[in-house]
Amino acid sequence: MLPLFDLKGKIAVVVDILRATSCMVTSLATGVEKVIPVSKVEEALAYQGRGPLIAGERGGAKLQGFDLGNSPFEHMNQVGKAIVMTTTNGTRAINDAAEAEEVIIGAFLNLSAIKEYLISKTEDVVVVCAGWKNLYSMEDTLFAGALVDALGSDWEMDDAALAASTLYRSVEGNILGFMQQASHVKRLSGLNAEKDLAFCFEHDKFETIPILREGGLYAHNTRN
Ligand SMILES: O=C(O)[C@H](CS(=O)(=O)O)OP(=O)(O)O
Repeated sequence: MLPLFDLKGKIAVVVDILRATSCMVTSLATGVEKVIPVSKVEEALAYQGRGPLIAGERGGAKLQGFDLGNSPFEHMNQVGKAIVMTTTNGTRAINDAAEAEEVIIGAFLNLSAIKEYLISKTEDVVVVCAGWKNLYSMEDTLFAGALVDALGSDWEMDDAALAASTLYRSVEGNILGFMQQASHVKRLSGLNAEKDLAFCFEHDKFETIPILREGGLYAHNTRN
């Protein structure tokens, strides 16, 4: 759907809760200097041996020869490093959104920081849910609903925003329990990702907002 939608002049909040954007928020909040999101494995491999760490997954598993996979714990405290990252859905969604006035990266981990940032702006906002292989994903929709809820009733919502907010409100007391039925959680089972799941649904652990500038994501801290 995104290719039909005009993002020019808008702020795109790209979200891939499991797990790409949760990794990016974590890495930039804990000392990484920049994250370069690339869509293809070959693009990431082109950086091998040139300084940055290369990170990513296909089918949820770390790629052969890569330094890091797609667990936020691997991306934590890589102080001063640059990370080139490719994932099935998240990094592609970021690059697909590049024509927006501004691209920022959302996760439950920085939800309130994203809210504060958007309140300080005048542009229309599009939450770009990375989904899974162009299909709907529950966790990204829940983030969209949580953000819509946090922004409050002064904002004009489209049907998707209204539906996301209604879903979020119906499960907000038991998101992890609800997510046990979701396809991404089933896909990740067997990959030792239980710890990642719990972490990716923690709210407001960080105040860092990754912002896309000239092909790289850099940390913007809301209190700076
Ligand atoms: O590693 C992840 O959680 C997923 C893997 S898959 O798309 O479910 O195979 O990648 P992401 O691009 O972070 O959604």
